Amino acid sequence: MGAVADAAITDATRRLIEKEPTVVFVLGGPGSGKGTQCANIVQHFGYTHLSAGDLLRAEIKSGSENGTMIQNMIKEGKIVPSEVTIKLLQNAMLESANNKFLIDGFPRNEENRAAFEAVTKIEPAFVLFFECSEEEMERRLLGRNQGREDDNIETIRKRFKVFMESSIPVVEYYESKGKVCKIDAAKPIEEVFEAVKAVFTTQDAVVVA
Ligand SMILES: Nc1ncnc2c1ncn2[C@@H]1O[C@H](COP(=O)(O)OP(=O)(O)OP(=O)(O)O)[C@@H](O)[C@H]1O
Ligand SMILES: Nc1ccn([C@@H]2O[C@H](COP(=O)(O)O)[C@@H](O)[C@H]2O)c(=O)n1
Ligand SMILES: [Mg+2]
Repeated sequence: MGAVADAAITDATRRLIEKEPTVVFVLGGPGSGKGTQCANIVQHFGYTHLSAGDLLRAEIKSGSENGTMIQNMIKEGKIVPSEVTIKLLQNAMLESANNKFLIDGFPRNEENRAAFEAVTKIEPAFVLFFECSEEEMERRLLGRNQGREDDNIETIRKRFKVFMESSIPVVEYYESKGKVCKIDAAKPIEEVFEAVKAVFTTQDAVVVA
C-alpha cells in the first residue's frame, strides 16, 4: 500500500469519524452552477455547504503562510496540494454543529480523491455532477462579477483544461461505483433545482435508511 493509504488515524480523523458525517460531493465544470445550487440545497435539505474554493480564498485572506502559494495556484487555475485543502475541509466539518455536508468543488483530481479518503476515512453518500457546455459556462463566468481573480478568459481556459484532464476522471471513478447523479445544468436555475430536489428526495431516503 502507498503512503497515502497508510495514513495514520489522527485525533482529528477520530473526532470526524465519531460525528458520522454524511458527505455529498458536488462536482461540475467552472461556472456550471455548483455554488448556486448548493445554496438552494442548504435551504431545503439542511446540509452545510463547504466550497473548497471558498475555503482556499478565505485562507488567502487570513494571511496564512500558504496564502501566496494558494493565490498563485488559483490565478493559474491549478489544483492546490491536497493536504492543504483537506485540512481546511476537515477543520470546517469538525467546527460545524451539523453532520451533513455538501462538499463543492472537491475532489478535483485523483490525488484529492485518494488523499481525502485515506485521511478522513469518508466515502461520499453520492456525487452530484452538473453537466454544462463550455460555451455556457464561459458566458456565466465572464458575467459573474464577483471580483474573482480567476474569472478572466485566460484563466477560465486553463480551468476548463484542468477540469477535462483531472476532474472528469474523478467523476468516472465514482460512476464506476454507481455513485454519480447527473444533472442537466444548462437549464435555468429553477429548473436545475427541480432536478436537484428529485435527486435529494430519493437519495436522502437511501442515506437515512
Ligand atoms: N442555471 C443557470 N443559468 C444561468 N446562470 C446561472 C445558472 N446557475 C448559475 N448561474 C450563474 O452563473 C454564475 C456561476 O455560478 P456558480 O458560481 O454557482 O458556479 P460554480 O459552479 O460554483 O462556479 P466555480 O466553479 O467557478 O465556483 C453565477 O453568476 C450564477 O448566478
Ligand atoms: N479542490 C480544489 C478546489 C479548488 N481549488 C482551486 O480554487 C480555484 C477555484 O475553485 P472554485 O471551485 O471556487 O471554482 C480552482 O480553480 C483551483 O485553483 C483547488 O485547488 N482544489
Ligand atoms: Mg463555486
